[in-house]
Amino acid sequence: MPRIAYFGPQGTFTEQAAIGFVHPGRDELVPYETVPQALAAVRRSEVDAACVPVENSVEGAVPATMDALAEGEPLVAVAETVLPVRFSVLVRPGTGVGAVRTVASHPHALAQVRYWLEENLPEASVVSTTSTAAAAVAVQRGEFDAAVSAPVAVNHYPLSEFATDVADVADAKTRFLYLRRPGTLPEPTGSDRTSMVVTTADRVGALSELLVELALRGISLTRIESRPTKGRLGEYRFYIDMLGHVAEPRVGDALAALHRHCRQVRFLGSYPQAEPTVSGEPVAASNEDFTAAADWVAAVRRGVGA
Ligand SMILES: O=C(O)C(=O)Cc1ccccc1
Repeated sequence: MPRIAYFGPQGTFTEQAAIGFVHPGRDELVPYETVPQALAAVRRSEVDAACVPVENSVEGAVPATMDALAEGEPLVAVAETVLPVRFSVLVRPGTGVGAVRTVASHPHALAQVRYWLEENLPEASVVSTTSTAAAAVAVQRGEFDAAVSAPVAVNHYPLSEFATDVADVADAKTRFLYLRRPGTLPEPTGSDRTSMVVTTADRVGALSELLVELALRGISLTRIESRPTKGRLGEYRFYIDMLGHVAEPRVGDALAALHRHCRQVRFLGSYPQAEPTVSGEPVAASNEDFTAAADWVAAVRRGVGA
């Protein structure tokens, strides 16, 4: 029976995402307390795949996922999914507003309900937990008074809904990856994404070389993000998502060029896009565009523009 790790415990958003990847009745879902633990379980073949969050439309990247994918034995994404994210605030039954002195959750969840907390629980202190569901477990144990959780968490833990449909940003979304040990790649579908992590050479223009290689081949970037290598101060890795599949000539050609230019390139997978990417804006290159841009720079130099 295939075993699928997810960032748990039961009742996380990631479990919801993982359910979408598994075959009911065939696959077994196995919770792990942290993202690195879920990925380590795939690396040591304790499970066949793992589902982890990778980025959020409000809070950005999930650093634990980025670091764990850049280091250790390589893993590759074979699928992604995007889920809308709204929260329930869960308490022990009978807890009134005045009794909520501590609110716990995953840092990404707390960041997405900051204004709601200021409005509704201004006196409560905020505490980070490993996941939204870990916060629910801690509330059940009496360690904190309220948990900012995924709506499904109320089905797993004996808690009450203090508030539902909580979100500072109404249509926030989180993207999750489904990762395996390297093996057969998913077939190209015509609407794919390729992910990689790249350490550029230490020379002037290294990042622009990388971007030019993609632009010259008409490849659209959907994400570029940097994280320190944890080595020298100022040394960064770039996490790059682009449209296309490594089986396509222009994408394969671009990856080969990056392999030549960059100090290190790690392929993180080519997989079908969960949602089609809205196509970009035209290049602003009319004479009016140049004049308006020059006027703006002149205003900045005079100290009256920004
Ligand atoms: O803690 C969870 O439930 C997760 O799956 C991570 C997360 C946290 C906040 C928004 C989306 C995913």
